[in-house]
Formats: sequence, structure tokens, C-alpha cells
Amino acid sequence: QAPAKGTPAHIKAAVGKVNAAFMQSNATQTADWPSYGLDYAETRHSKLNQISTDNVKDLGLVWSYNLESRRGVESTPVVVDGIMYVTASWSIVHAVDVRTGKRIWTYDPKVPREAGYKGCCDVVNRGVALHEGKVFVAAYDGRLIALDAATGKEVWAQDTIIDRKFSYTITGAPRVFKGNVIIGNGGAEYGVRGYITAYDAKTGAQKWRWFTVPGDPSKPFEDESMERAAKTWDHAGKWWEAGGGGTAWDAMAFDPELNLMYIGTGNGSPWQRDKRSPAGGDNLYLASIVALNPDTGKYVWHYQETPGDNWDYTSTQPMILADLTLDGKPRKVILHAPKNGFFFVIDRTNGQFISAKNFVDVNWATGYDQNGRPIETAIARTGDRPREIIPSAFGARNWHSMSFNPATGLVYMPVQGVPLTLMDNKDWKFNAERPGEPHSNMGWNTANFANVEPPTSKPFGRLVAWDPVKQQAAWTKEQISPWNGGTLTTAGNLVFQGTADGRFIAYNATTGEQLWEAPTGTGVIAAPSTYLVDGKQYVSIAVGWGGVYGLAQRATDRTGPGTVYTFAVGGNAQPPAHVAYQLGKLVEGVKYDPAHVPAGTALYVSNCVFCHGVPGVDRGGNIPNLGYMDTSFIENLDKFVFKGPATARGMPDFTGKLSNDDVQKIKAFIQGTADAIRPKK
Ligand SMILES: O=C(O)c1cc(C(=O)O)c2c(n1)C(=O)C(=O)c1cc(C(=O)O)[nH]c1-2
Ligand SMILES: [Ca+2]
Repeated sequence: QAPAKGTPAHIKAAVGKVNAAFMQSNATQTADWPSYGLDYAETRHSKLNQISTDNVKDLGLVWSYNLESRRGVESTPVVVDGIMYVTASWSIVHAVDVRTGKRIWTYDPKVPREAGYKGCCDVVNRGVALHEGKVFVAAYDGRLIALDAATGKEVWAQDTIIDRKFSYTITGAPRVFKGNVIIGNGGAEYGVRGYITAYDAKTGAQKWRWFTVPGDPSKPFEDESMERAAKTWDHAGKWWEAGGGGTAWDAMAFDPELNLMYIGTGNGSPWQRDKRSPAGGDNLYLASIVALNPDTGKYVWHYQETPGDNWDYTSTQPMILADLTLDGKPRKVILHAPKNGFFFVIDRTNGQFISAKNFVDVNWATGYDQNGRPIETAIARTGDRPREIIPSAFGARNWHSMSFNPATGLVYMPVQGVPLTLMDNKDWKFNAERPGEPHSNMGWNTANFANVEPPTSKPFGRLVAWDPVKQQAAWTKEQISPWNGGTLTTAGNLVFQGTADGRFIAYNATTGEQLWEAPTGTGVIAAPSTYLVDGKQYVSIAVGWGGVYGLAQRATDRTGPGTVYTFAVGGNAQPPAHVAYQLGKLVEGVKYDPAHVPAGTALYVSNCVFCHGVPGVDRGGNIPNLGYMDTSFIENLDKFVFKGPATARGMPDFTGKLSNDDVQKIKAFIQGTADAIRPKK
């Protein structure tokens, strides 16, 4: 007799069957959603069609589940036979029974809140992997943890970080390929050396590790790929001191037939190439797609999308494996649209460049030549004055997933423009005494604050349906803000996406016509999933505003808690009531010495601006904008900066890093900026 649904015995059986054979058979039916990107190819294309263009208008809420989090939610819910696993901020895992919408268990890895500032981009997590009865989560502080799927109890945990002096973090979802749990890390804004590691899913034993950039060349190279890569860096730049970067913090995919796994690598650390490799060079394997042998971690091939990266143009954005007919011939390709604004089609058997076309206006390159090298513009690298480079470091796309529908032949991708000015940081030196010290290690200054030349382009968000064969858009939808959620496409000829302004929307996949929407009570950044439970199709989305753009910006005054919404045709549950949130008024009356403003500006830019934004200019996302605080708060700023109450929520303690004098100067900058932008009476 089958165990009752939702009991530990049922959960064990359901999640126990998720193995390599299951992943492959599910790929042809997609009855479940067993992995971050749905399948090994990361298509996010479901073959379910109960919900279709005809009846999507009758989609209604079945239940909502409170994730009890107030920071970014980037997780795609994975679901097997009605058991859902989804993560919230601070890497907390929730197991939810889809049949009831009720909690089965939660697991909190207890990430130290003071470690929050070690990451660039919010204390987020993109989700879990499942394999043979276990749930794998990578915690923000760098631990990879295996849980019993039925109970949420820890089975094993591994520290994936090679050197805790440096600011390594993990935000990405692990994947399981051939019985190995695979995970990279983040940190390239602060000076780290990127790598990716495989662990035995059963025992947690380390199987292999591949570094993405070479280490100190006076020491033996780990493998031949590192030796070759070291020839593309100028040794005078001593890149290895700051780590070089190249972090593999998000994208992975796997082709079982070719026995190749693919990763996307990140930006250079520091950002500006002449600071780490003064004579130039491609600086392999930054900003590349790399194919590895999943059994050994051995390098097989690479294609570098941004040679000599200079702008935080990571190639970590999600990739999709697809089979296309190009010039009459079937081709096994990788579809990829990274931060740098170009859509790439790459031969996944050998890494050969097929085509690249810009999907937004860009000013760093005019295109790619037939060898797959970008043709850079004259302004791309010269840093003599503050200059807007397009796309900015926020990327024309970021980690927000795209999906590929073989029926329409279209890729559905969230696209954006977030204008940013860059300025050469002439005095940049790697801070060897305090490696991993935030933002000062970027190389460039992002110069968007009040008294520097502002960018001239306008921010935008856009949903683009891209034809990868013609390399052109089939349709586009303008959105009200950048930083919208990832997409899902289905055999019901639908595209689902959540938006920064707090809606969950369904479109006709062929035409882009909007067919349905529901409010979400907060901005959406994550991607939805769809699956069958007891023969019925559901769609779920985890919402919660945040991520790097959400730290200091928002598109709606609705800032409800992290929540999972599950919809089905005929659903009629009531949504939870959410609190509205108002902008305050500009801070007034804090006494300061105007002579302190320039020094305060520099201190604010290297210590505060990333999370708190520009006082009174940015709107304040999940983290308050200091230009809108009460007078007494700014007057007492030292009480928050040194061992303050917000350290429990992830605010760094600046004891020993800033002096009292520095805090006076920062106050001068905050009040000075508020005074400067206050409308004149
Ligand atoms: O260089 C890195 O190691 C690294 C890591 C991460 C991350 O782990 O989230 C991001 C970025 N870079 C990055 O450049 C970026 O724009 C970004 C956005 C986000 C996010 O979750 O919203 N993470 C990251
Ligand atoms: Ca980065």
C-alpha cells in the first residue's frame, strides 16, 4: 500500500526517485520540476499544457505560503510529486506540501548575519538541488549542506571555501550531475580566485575542483588549463594577490550524451584590467563559457565572451542547451545572453563561435568578428574621466533566468538597462592587509553619486522574445522598471514572468499578448515553476524584492514579505494582506562642517553606497536610504556604525574600519547631499 501523501515515507519515496535516469525521463514529460532550471539543459520549458492560452484567464490562487523573509528571494521552487523545496534569504530552506500549502519543515543554516556584507549583492539564494532522497543547499557563508528530504535534518556539510581571509560567498543553486553535487561561489567584486567543486552526493567527499583563473605562477599550476591561462595575463600585475576573479556564481548545464558540463565564469577582480594585467591580455578564463568533464573536472574547451573583461561583464548568466537547425543543418548549441548585451549561439560540442548579436543598445563594442572576438569601441577602456559604459555592471541581463520554447523557437528573457557611470580609480591598490575588504577592491569607482557626471541613458526593463536563429527580437514588452523576474514557458503556448512592480503575468508565447495577471504584494525577481500534482497542473512563484538592484532601489511601495504563491485553474484563495510603505522626507538639520563633504563623499562611496544608495536620490530598497532617515538617526550614526542594532540583520560592524572622525564626514555627506537636492522653496 502506498504511504499517505505528505508523510515522511511518501516524501522519501518521491524525492528518493530523483536520480540521473529520473532527470532524463522527466525531461521528456516535465511532470515534476526537479532541478533549478527544470532539466539538465536548463530550458525552463514545461511540456505541460493543461493551462493554456484558452483557460489561463481562469487561473486563481490556490494557496500562499509566508517565507518569513524581508530580503531578496531568488529561488525557483523545485517540486517532486507535490513536495516543494524553496529557499528564502539567508539560505533558509522550506519544504512545503503542495496539496495543503502547509509547511513540512524548515532548515536554517544560521548564516552569521555579520557575514552579510561579504557579498556584493544581497543575502540571496537561488534554490536547492535534489538527488536520491537528499536536498542540497549552498549557504551564503560557503557551506554546502545535504539534508534528509523527509525530515530536513543535516546529513553532511562541507566547507567549500579555500581561504576565509577572502570574501567568498555562495548565492547560487547547486546542481547534481552524475551523482556529484556541484557548486561555485561569488566574491569577485572583493578580490577572490574563482573555482568550482564537485562533492559526492552520498558522502560529501570532494571529487574534483577546477579553478577558473590561474594562481601565483611561481607555484606549480593545478593543471594544464591554468598554465595556458597564465600566458594571457601580465605577470607584472600580480593578479593573484587580489585573486583575479572569474567566480562561477550561477550558470551551469549538462549534456549527458556529450558527457560535458558547462559553467559560466565571472568578472575580473579588480574590474579594471590595467590594474590586474597592465599590459593587457585576454585574462583567461574570465567571462567565459567553459566545458568540463563532469567526472573529473578537467577542462575541455572554453569560449570567452568578454576578453580582458573590464566592466563586471560576467558570463555567469543562465545558459540553455538547445538543438537548432542553422543553415539547414542540425546543431547542438548553447544559447547565452550575458551581462555584456550580446546574444550568443555557441556550438556546445567544441565551443566554436556561431553568432553574436546585441539585444540592447551597447557602447563598449560594435559587434563580434567571425572569430568570435568583440570589436571594442574607442571609449570602452579609457578611464580619463567619468563615463557611462553600456551595459552597466548591472548587466543587460543578470541572473534572472530565461526560457526556451522549441515550439515557438523563441527565448524569453528579462532584459534591462541600469545606467551607471564608471571612473578610473587611480589610487587603487590591492589592500593586502585586509583582503576581502568590500568595494574598495573593485578597481573602478562607480561614480553615480550626486556630484559626478550622471549617466545619460534611461533605465528600462523589458521582456524580450528572441529568435536565436535570426538573431532578432520577435516581440518585446516594455516594463515599468528594470530588474524583473525570470521566465517560464510552457506547451500551453504561455510565458510566465513576475515583475519588479509586483505582478505575476502570463503572456501568449507567440504574440506577447498579456492574458492574465495577479498581484504579488512585493517586487518579483525569481522565476516560476510548473508541475503536476495528482494529475493537475500548478504554477508557483516565490516572490520577495531584493538582489543587488533591490538593495537600494524599488519599483513599488508594496514591500510584503517573501511569499510563495501557487496558482491553478479555478483557484479561489484570498491573497494575504500586505503593508504599504511610504517614502519619508529628506533628512533635515543635522549639524555638519561643509569642508567635510568631499572626504565624506569618498568614505560613503567606498563603505556605504552599494547597499544604502545615494542619499535622497535612490529610493531605498530593502535597505533604508539614509537621506530619508530622521534627524536623530543621522545625528547618532556612530551608534549604528559601531556594533549597532542592525548587525543582527546583516549590517557590518565598522569598528576598527572607520574612525569617529570618518563618521562625522559621512554625516556631512548625507546631510550635505539632502540639502543640495532639496527643492528650493
Ligand atoms: O563577481 C561575483 O562573484 C558576483 C557574485 C554575485 C552573487 O553571488 O550573487 C553577483 C555578482 N557578481 C554580480 O556582478 C551581480 O550583478 C549580481 C547580482 C546578484 C543578485 O543576486 O542580484 N548577484 C550578483
Ligand atoms: Ca560580479
